[in-house]
Amino acid sequence: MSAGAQPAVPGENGPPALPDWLDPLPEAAAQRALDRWAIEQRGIAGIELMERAGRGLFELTQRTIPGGTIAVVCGKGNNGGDGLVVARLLREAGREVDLQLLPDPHELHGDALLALGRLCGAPPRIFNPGALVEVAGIVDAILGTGATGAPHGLVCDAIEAIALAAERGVKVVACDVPSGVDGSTGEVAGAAVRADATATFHAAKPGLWIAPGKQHAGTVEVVDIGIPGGERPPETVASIGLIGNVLDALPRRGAAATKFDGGNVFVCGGSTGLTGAPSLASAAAARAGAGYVTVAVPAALNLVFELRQAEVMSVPLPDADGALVPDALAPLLSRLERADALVLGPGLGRAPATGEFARALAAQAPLPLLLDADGLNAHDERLELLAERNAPTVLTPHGGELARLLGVDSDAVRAQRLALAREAAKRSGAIVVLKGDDTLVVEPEGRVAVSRGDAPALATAGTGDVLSGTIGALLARGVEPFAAACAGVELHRRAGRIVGAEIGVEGAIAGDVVAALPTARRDGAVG
Ligand SMILES: NC(=O)C1=CN([C@@H]2O[C@H](COP(=O)(O)OP(=O)(O)OC[C@H]3O[C@@H](n4cnc5c(N)ncnc54)[C@H](O)[C@@H]3O)[C@@H](O)[C@H]2O)[C@@H](O)CC1
Ligand SMILES: [K+]
Repeated sequence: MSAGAQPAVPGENGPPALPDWLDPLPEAAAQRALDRWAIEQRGIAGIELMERAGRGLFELTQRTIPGGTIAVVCGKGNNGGDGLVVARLLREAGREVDLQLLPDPHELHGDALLALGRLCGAPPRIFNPGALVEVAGIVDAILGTGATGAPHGLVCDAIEAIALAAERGVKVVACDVPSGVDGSTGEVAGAAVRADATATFHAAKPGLWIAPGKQHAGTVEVVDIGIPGGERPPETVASIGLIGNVLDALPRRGAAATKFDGGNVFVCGGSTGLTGAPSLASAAAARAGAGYVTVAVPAALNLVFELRQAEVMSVPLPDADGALVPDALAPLLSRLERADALVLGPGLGRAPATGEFARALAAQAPLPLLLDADGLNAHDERLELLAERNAPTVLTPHGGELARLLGVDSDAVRAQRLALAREAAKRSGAIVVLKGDDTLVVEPEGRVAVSRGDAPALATAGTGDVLSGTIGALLARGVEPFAAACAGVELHRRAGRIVGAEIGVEGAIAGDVVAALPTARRDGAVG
């Protein structure tokens, strides 16, 4: 994270300030306000910021494209200004530069115009797409955080030409964000550059960590452009952050701890053919540190659970054909009086009566609730029901489940992950954990956490159940729900990375991830 990314003053009307275990990812408006504040209140000249940005971009370009001609393609805003700085620095370092400017030079203004004036060597030429396939590499300085909507006109043509060159093996380094990627959301509305590496200024932008933008960014390097820390005005405060050392913020078991301190988790689910899901969730809850774990399951299947896990208790409940029914509600609610958190949904099944049971339980359970799998499906297009709950709620959908909850196409979720997770959080009043390599944890009040991902061992059946149990255990431990969701995501990710490193990514199974949770918890640090 950049040196400048210290905590700032919380927004008075906006979401609460980010905790220190989230590294701020400023949205475009916050970054603009921060630049303006540094210039106007801290007396740092805009061209100075641009020079430092250009210097960082230059260093990354030298490393990514070590030889051959480099085309630098510049737009008309300050992103193009950074490109003009890098063109000069590359020439000063003896590199061959084909500088292409999309606007007419007289359209440049402000710092970009100053950067043009400092240029050395041949003046920029107009856009020449044919040349882009002949160079060793390209610096994309067309659009940055000032972009709005799908690229149009010559800008779109240039982005398409860069994309074509990249397909043919030309290396691409993006300035701040790959052009065509919305830096604030990761959305890609039209043509977009696919970079090998991105130099981003002051702090990474959310769109470099959120899909599909994440797939366009390549290696992300944060360049410190010298924006000072300390107290800053509310409009500069980021509401999105990258999950950092959240595990350090979790309570640890003291020497005198008893099982009653660890929290009591109930996992409700299971149906004929689907007993593995609640088993994995309950095992994960125990491995994530819960003091007590109980599964509440169809009576017909109870013996499976009695035999399977020595550490987990079971409560047999009324069922029909091996699936829970509304008659299970009253006995379960009475047992929940001693529970600290409920995980509802793993393996529950989709029988209509089971859905009815799940909705009634979610509505009436007076304790922190994590809803997953068929517990979510029971709320398809009925998210508003959850807003009536008076205890914290966490939802853990994957993209398809979120699409069904909202009644939209799953392509829409793929294209607008942040916007639709926010929509679901707003409608349900719940914390929404939208799973993926870029898992998003979205709070109805507006804070968003993004996972670093990169744990491909998790891409196998049952790991979602493991996440549910993990977050359930942290909720039961009394961890504040947004922190519990973020810490659960991070613990799960780290366990997945441990499994990938120790057993191998290919062929790792959900049970391996469960087994790695204590080590992930013990070792803590981000990696
Ligand atoms: N002083 C500052 O504010 C600093 C800004 N920096 C750079 O400046 C960038 C932001 O600069 P700007 O705010 O000037 O904006 P940009 O340079 O990102 O782009 C804005 C220009 O692109 C055009 N445009 C926007 N959306 C378009 C679309 N969909 N299709 C075609 N054209 C479109 C606009 O008309 C505008 O002229 C950052 O990303 C960063 O690279 C850095 O130099 C650091 C300091
Ligand atoms: K760019």
